[in-house]
Amino acid sequence: MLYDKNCLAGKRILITGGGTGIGKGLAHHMASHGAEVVIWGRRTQVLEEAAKEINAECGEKVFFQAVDIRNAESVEAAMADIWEKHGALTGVVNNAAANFIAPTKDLSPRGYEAISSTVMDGAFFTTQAAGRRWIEQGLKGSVVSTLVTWIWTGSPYVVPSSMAKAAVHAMTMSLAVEWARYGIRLNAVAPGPFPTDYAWEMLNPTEDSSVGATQADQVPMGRFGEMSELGNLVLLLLSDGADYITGETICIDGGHHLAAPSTFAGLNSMTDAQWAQAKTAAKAASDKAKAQRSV
Ligand SMILES: CCCCCCC/C=C/C(=O)SCCNC(=O)CCNC(=O)[C@H](O)C(C)(C)COP(=O)(O)OP(=O)(O)OC[C@H]1O[C@@H](n2cnc3c(N)ncnc32)[C@H](O)[C@@H]1OP(=O)(O)O
Ligand SMILES: NC(=O)C1=CN([C@@H]2O[C@H](COP(=O)(O)OP(=O)(O)OC[C@H]3O[C@@H](n4cnc5c(N)ncnc54)[C@H](OP(=O)(O)O)[C@@H]3O)[C@@H](O)[C@H]2O)C=CC1
Repeated sequence: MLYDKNCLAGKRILITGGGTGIGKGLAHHMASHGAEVVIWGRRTQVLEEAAKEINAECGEKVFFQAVDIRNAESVEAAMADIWEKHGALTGVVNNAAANFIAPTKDLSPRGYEAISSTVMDGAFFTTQAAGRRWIEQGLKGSVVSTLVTWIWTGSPYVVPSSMAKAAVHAMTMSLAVEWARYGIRLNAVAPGPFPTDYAWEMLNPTEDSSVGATQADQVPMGRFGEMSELGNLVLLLLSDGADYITGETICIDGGHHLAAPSTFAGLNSMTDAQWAQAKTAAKAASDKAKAQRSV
């Protein structure tokens, strides 16, 4: 374990979408470092099983509520319930999301809405409901949103997700300034591929849909990210150790999004012998040109 196992003692953290995938991994990571964790999602059974599994290892640290974050009233009621039953949160992780690959020209308004409202409205309602309470009660707070590198690059075929994540990026920078004087920090992480069941069913459902976004061999580090690596980054941002960090989005992708086809990243696979060949060929061309120089 990189961090002290009690470094989050006294912290109470809400993780939306905490019943599956990355959210569940984060819930486990925070609970195993001493935090109390509340997880949200729409499926009671999934949440219950996740909480049970983590609690079996960490003690009674994880609680759950079935909440649809697209509904502002439900978010407000669930937040009030947390404050009443557990006490004030110290942190929020906006992690819940919806997504699927689709040609944009074929997306229906409801398809667009299902994705954009979950990502953008859900993060806003959750952040506002916690932030309002922190401000009223003079409490510090830390918000971390799970974005994606498409906030910088965009991505075809997942346009509503790219748009909505970019909006949450804007929220992060905007509220970092508006709420700094209350001691409320907003940061975000932008992971590369961390394969999870539901996301891969949505983003890589067939053999033909297996492209660079979901392939480990397209990551310069040659592998997917590990949950503990993402957990350590989110833990830092939620902890008092990051008290002067706000408005930042930190990429954690092994160099994936920088290795774009417009760069020479593909040369990573060239052998020394192939490099020697390339040098000989390029040098021959430049020597020929050199021989023709008159100045
Ligand atoms: C660079 C790194 C690589 C990896 C980056 C990964 C970045 C981000 C990843 C993610 O965010 S993955 C998250 C994946 N998890 C989820 O999506 C979980 C939640 N998902 C859901 O709830 C559903 O899957 C849902 C379909 C997204 C939404 O469900 P909801 O019940 O709200 O809506 P529906 O009524 O089912 O559908 C609404 C609307 O959408 C149309 N639709 C649904 N699926 C598709 C599809 N695959 N393709 C096209 N259209 C779809 C559906 O037909 C409805 O439209 P209408 O027919 O009524 O017009
Ligand atoms: N996996 C990856 O490689 C990457 C993921 N990300 C981001 O990480 C986050 C987690 O993704 P991942 O774990 O892979 O995917 P999952 O599908 O496992 O997680 C999404 C979670 O969101 C919950 N959710 C969806 N809609 C709602 C809603 N309306 N109200 C409440 N909860 C909801 C789902 O639960 P339920 O359906 O029960 O509501 C589910 O638990 C997402 O924000 C994703 O964009 C970013 C980059 C890469």
